[in-house]
Amino acid sequence: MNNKKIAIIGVGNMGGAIAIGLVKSGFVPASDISVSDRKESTLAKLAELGVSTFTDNLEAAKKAEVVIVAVKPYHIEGVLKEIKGALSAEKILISIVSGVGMNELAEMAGTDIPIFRVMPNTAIALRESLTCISANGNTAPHKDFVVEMFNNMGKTVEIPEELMAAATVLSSCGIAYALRYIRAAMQGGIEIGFGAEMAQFITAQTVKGATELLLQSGHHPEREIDKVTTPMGVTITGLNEMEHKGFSASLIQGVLASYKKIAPTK
Ligand SMILES: NC(=O)C1=CN([C@@H]2O[C@H](COP(=O)(O)OP(=O)(O)OC[C@H]3O[C@@H](n4cnc5c(N)ncnc54)[C@H](O)[C@@H]3O)[C@@H](O)[C@H]2O)C=CC1
Ligand SMILES: O=C(O)[C@@H]1CCC=N1
Repeated sequence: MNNKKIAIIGVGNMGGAIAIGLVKSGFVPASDISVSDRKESTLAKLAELGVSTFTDNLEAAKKAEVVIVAVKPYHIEGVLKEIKGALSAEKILISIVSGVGMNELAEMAGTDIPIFRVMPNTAIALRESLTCISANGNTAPHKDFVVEMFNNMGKTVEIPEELMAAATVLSSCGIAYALRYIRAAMQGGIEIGFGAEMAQFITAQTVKGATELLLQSGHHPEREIDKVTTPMGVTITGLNEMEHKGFSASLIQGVLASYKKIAPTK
């Protein structure tokens, strides 16, 4: 176990998922985690994990050597102003806020503060996140710690900050895109005879199997698809119909539309 104390400021969907993932991982004891939020009802749910809860962000940040900010982009400026007094060159600031760059964060928090931008997805609650990490110039002594912390909650990839917007789309939004595929396949499954619950189980486990085929082999998806598509068979008929209706094109365009929304304008 590590001996650094961790604070999470803003524990909604993402901050809450990190708190749950951290506690499950045992990376730090729950008693070394402080969480703050302006909503008491949100804090009450997380208190059941054994973490300390605060409505005062500064108090929570003061308790920790590692401060994770997980508020909406339009709240980050106010929150950093509040907790600035608890930050220092010896502490670590981690922002999971999408679309707020390292320079802006340094301007708000202080240029001497070690800052990491980290982009997880909601599967972090189950310790199955894909988390992208980038760091500013002050972070060298802390990098191993931060990478290890997020490796305890899934897999990590270190990326240059320029790729953070793309990482947000592919990993963080990606969870929602994948779930939408599952929902659509389920709806088809119901039309051909399954109840919703069975259709969901069959589809979700099938997607899990598909991802494992790629993760364990490193194969390109088409190599695994070739093993399924019997000549003149059922699969290729369905796949070609999906493509006629724009399946791949709509996914690519969706990824690009999300990216356009978040990418810094050049
Ligand atoms: N939801 C997701 O899948 C992902 C979200 N993110 C980023 O994480 C951040 C948070 O997103 P969500 O968790 O989805 O939003 P959310 O709205 O679920 O959570 C934000 C939390 O911050 C609290 N809050 C607002 N103002 C506050 C303040 N002044 N002090 C303390 N707490 C305050 C809210 O009560 C809420 O519980 C955003 O910047 C988002 O871009 C990043 C990756 C994935
Ligand atoms: O949809 C959003 O803007 C945020 C960023 C990534 C996931 N949720």
